[in-house]
Amino acid sequence: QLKCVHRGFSEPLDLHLGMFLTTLLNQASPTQLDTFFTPAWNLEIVGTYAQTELGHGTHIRKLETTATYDPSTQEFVLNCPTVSSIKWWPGGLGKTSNHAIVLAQLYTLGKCHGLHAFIVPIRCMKTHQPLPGVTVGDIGPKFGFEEVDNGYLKLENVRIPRENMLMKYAQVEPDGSYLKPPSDKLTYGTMVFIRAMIVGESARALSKSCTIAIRYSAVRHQSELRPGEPEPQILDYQAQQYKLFPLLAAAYAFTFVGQYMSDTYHRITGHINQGDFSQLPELHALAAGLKAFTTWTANAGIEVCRMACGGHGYLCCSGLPDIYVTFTPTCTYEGENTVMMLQTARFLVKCYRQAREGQQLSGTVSYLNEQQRLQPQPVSSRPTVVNINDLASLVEAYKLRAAKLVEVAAKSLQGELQRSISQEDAWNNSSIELVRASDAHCHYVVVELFAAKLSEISDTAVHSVLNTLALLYALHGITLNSGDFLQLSQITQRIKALLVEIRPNAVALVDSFDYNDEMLNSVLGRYDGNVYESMFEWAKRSPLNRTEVRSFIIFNIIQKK
Ligand SMILES: CCCCCCCCCCCCC/C=C/C(=O)SCCNC(=O)CCNC(=O)[C@H](O)C(C)(C)COP(=O)(O)OP(=O)(O)OC[C@H]1O[C@@H](n2cnc3c(N)ncnc32)[C@H](O)[C@@H]1OP(=O)(O)O
Ligand SMILES: Cc1cc2nc3c(=O)[nH]c(=O)nc-3n(C[C@H](O)[C@H](O)[C@H](O)COP(=O)(O)OP(=O)(O)OC[C@H]3O[C@@H](n4cnc5c(N)ncnc54)[C@H](O)[C@@H]3O)c2cc1C
Repeated sequence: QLKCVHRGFSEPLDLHLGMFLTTLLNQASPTQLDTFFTPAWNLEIVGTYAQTELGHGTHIRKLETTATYDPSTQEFVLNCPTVSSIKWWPGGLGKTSNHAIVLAQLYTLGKCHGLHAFIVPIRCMKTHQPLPGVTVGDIGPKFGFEEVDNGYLKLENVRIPRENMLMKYAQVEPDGSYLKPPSDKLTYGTMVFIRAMIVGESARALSKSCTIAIRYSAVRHQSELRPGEPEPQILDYQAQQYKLFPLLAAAYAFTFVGQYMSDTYHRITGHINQGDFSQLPELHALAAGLKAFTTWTANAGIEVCRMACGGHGYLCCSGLPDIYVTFTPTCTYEGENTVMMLQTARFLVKCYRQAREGQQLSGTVSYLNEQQRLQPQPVSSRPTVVNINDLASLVEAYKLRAAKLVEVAAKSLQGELQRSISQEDAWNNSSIELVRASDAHCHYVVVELFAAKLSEISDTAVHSVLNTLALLYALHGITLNSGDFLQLSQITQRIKALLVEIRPNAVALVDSFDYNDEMLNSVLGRYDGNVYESMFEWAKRSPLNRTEVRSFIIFNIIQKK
C-alpha cells in the first residue's frame, strides 16, 4: 500500500485518504499502480480527491480546470483559469495533503477530450510548502467537520509528467495521441463507490442516534400519565414511541440495504473489471438514489432523536449534535441529493420507455414490466389495496406506487414535449414528478429488501420482532406519503403553477425582509450577489491560513520525521 500515514486525525480525514486510494485503484492502470506502490513512492503520501470547484460543484462535465498535454516535454500543464475554477472543498487539502487527484478537462493536440483524473503533487515532501504555481489553503470555518481541513487549490501552469494521468481506461501516448476509454462514464466511477458506501453510513448514524434516544427514553421519567402515579418513563408515551420506533425500523432497514448496496457494488464492479459495463447504469442509479433516500431520512431522523431527548439532547455530551453535524453533509457531498434523485429518475424513465416497447427489464426495475402486463388500465389509475398485517401485500403496494409515480413522471415529460418545448425544459418542468418517482422507487427497494432479509431468518423469535419492525416501517411510510397512495395529480399541477407565479418575485420577497449584509452575515446571501470573490477573500482570512499557524504545523510534521 502507499504509505498513507495516519496522522492521528479523526475518521473523516482518513475517509478522504480512503477516497484518494479508492480513486487511484479505480482509475490508475496496473503499471501505474506498480509505480505508485514501489519504494520510490513509498513516501508519506497524504492525498485528497479534488474535484469540485468554487463555481462548479455539481456540474463536473463543465468544470473549468484544464490539463494541456505538451508533447515536447511529455508533461501536462494544469491551470485553473478563473476564480470559479478554483478547486474548493476537498478534504485534507487545506493543510494536510501533499498530493491531490485532480479532475480536469484534458486537451491534447488541440482537442478537448473531457474530464480525466491526474495525480498532482501540491506540497513539497520535505518542507510541506506549496509547490511553484500552487496556491492552496483552508476554506475557513464550516458548519461542522472541523477536524477536516477542507481546502482550496488554484493551479497556475503546474507541470506534471505524462505518467501522472490516471490511465486505466483512457491513455495519452508520448506523442500526444489520445486512446479513448471503453466507456466515457468510467471517470465517474469513484463516486459510485463512495455513494454506495454512504448508504451504510446512513444506517450507522441513524442506529447510533436511536440507541441514544431510546436508551435515554427508558431512563428519563417525566410528567404524569395517570394522576397520582409516579412519573413514567418517557418511552411509555405513545407520542415518544411514534417518534422513535419508525426510526428504529428504518435503522434496521438501512442496515440491510447498506449490506445489499455494498455486495451489489462489488458484484457489478467485478463484471466491469472483466469489461462488462452493462450493469453500470443500474449501479449508478441505485447508488445515487439510495444515497439520497437514506441520507435524507437519516439526517431528519437524527434531529428527531435529538429533540426526543429534550434539553439534554442539545448538550454535546449527548453525542447527538456531533452525529448530526458530521452526518448532515452526506446529503450534499458525493452528489447533492436532489441531483442524485434526478439521475435515478433519468434511468427510471429510460427503463419505463423500454418496458413500454416490450423490452424485458432486470434487477430492481423489473416491476415496470409487470405493471405493463397489467395493462390496459393505466397504472396511475389503479387503486392500492393493502392487507395491513401482511408484509408481502405492503411490498406490492410500494411496488405499485413506484410504478405509478414513474408513469406519472414519464407522462409529465411526454406532455411537456408535446407542448413542443425543448427536452431540457421538459425535464426541468417535470422535476417534481421525477424526484418523487425516484423517491418512490428507492422506498420500494428498501421495503422489498427488508422483506427479503426476513425470508432469510429462520429463528422464529428474531423473525417475529423484525417482522414487527418491517410492518411498522412500511405502514409508517404509507402515512407519510398517503397522497401517493391516493390520486394527487391535480394538487401537483396547482403547486407547479404557483411556483411559476412566485419565481419572478422570489428575490424581491426576501429583499423585503430588509436584512442588511451585516445582519445576515452571509457570503452567499450578499445583497450585491458577489459570492465567489468574497468567499475566496473570506477563506484566505481563515486562522488556519495565517503563516504562524502554517509554520507551527510544518514544524510538527518535520519533528515527527
Ligand atoms: C473509503 C471508505 C468510504 C466510507 C463511506 C463514508 C463516506 C464518508 C466520506 C467523507 C468525505 C466526503 C468527501 C466528499 C467528496 C466529494 O464530494 S467528491 C465530489 C463529488 N461530486 C459529485 O458527485 C458530482 C456530482 N455530479 C455528477 O456526478 C454529474 O455532474 C451528474 C450529475 C451525474 C451529471 O453528469 P453529466 O455528464 O453532466 O450529465 P448526464 O447527461 O446527466 O449523465 C451522462 C451519462 O452518464 C451517466 N452517469 C453519470 N454519472 C455516472 C456515474 N457515477 N457512474 C456511471 N454512469 C454515470 C448518466 O447515467 C448518463 O448516462 P445516460 O443516461 O446513458 O446518458
Ligand atoms: C463536508 C463536505 C466535504 C466535501 N468534500 C469534497 C471533497 O473531498 N472533494 C470534492 O471534490 N468535493 C467535496 N465536496 C464538495 C461537494 O462534492 C459538493 O458540494 C457537492 O457535489 C454539491 O455541489 P455544489 O456545492 O455545487 O451544490 P449545487 O449543485 O450548487 O447545489 C445547490 C442547489 O442547486 C440544486 N441543483 C443543482 N443542480 C441542479 C439540477 N440540475 N436540477 C435541479 N436542482 C439542481 C441542488 O439541488 C441544490 O439545492 C465536499 C462538500 C462538503 C459539504
